[in-house]
Amino acid sequence: MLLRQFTRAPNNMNLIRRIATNAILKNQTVTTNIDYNQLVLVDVNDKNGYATVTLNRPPVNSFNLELMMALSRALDQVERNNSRGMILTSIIPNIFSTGFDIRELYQADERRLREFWSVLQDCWFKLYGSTYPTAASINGHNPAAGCFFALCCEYRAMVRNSKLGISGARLGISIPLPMIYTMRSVISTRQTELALTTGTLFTSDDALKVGLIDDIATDRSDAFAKCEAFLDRFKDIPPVSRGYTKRSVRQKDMEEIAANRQRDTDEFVRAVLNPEAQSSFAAFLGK
Ligand SMILES: CCCCCC/C=C\CC(=O)SCCNC(=O)CCNC(=O)[C@H](O)C(C)(C)COP(=O)(O)OP(=O)(O)OC[C@H]1O[C@@H](n2cnc3c(N)ncnc32)[C@H](O)[C@@H]1OP(=O)(O)O
Repeated sequence: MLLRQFTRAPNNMNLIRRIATNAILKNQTVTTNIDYNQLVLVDVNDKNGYATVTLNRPPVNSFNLELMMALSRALDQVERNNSRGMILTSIIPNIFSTGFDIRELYQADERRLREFWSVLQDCWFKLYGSTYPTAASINGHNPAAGCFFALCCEYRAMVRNSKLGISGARLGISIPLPMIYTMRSVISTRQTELALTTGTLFTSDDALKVGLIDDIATDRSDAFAKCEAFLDRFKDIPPVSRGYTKRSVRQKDMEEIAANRQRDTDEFVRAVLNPEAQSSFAAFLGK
């Protein structure tokens, strides 16, 4: 299972590369844009080879099954394209993501819920386990699941006056293992436990202090520029050995989840259908 996540498509001269190559031949610089139902946009900067993956589900980029699937497909696209790096961001001014769409969780259909979590696991394997360098340009508030995806990246720049954290505890939600492992890969076990059991939403200053983010940006373009500067640090590093090392650092977490996917899904379904969590969802939705 794990191996399949890391296997590249045999013929990866896909559309983006063909367009980019044609443009290089014509001595042009282009940014190609492939959209998947418009929910996630993938742009490739032909100059530096970095892909930008942009969440595009206004008003707040809440993750429903469709957005999760679009993200999964976008990550496939980045992998097939052999991108030199990837920046994850959002199209919405001042909001990176609100996290899960509560409407996806409230009185949820169990089959759809299982699929939702399975696609989230896929996204995690693809992003956390990616060999190319990754950065999150956090252009605004980022509570909950959006924070999780940003933490899967190797670097985070966040605009000032935003909040970030995994706040599930506030909704009576126990936090699943992929989220725990991911946060623990960024900050200490002690700080992870404290952050997750209190559902802390960190200000940009506090997030920087604890190490959840790497830089504070003045605005979205500054955050993006900081991400590009981070990716530039690998310009002269041979990508194969770099990717192998990154994967080795993260391998244990991924093996653990790969071996327990079913149990992880069962736990998620149990957590969502728990009456305490359902009451929080109902209250959130004003039911
Ligand atoms: C069950 C097991 C799971 C374990 C994993 C635990 C970890 C993560 C789970 C989650 O991701 S749960 C989601 C938790 N998210 C939040 O609690 C964030 C709540 N939202 C906000 O704080 C704010 O909306 C915002 C993101 C700071 C944006 O604020 P702003 O003032 O700009 O916009 P709003 O007016 O609040 O929202 C606009 C519009 O969107 C609706 N909405 C916001 N968030 C959600 C959501 N998560 N799901 C569904 N809908 C959402 C909000 O109600 C507004 O709707 P209208 O009133 O305009 O109809």
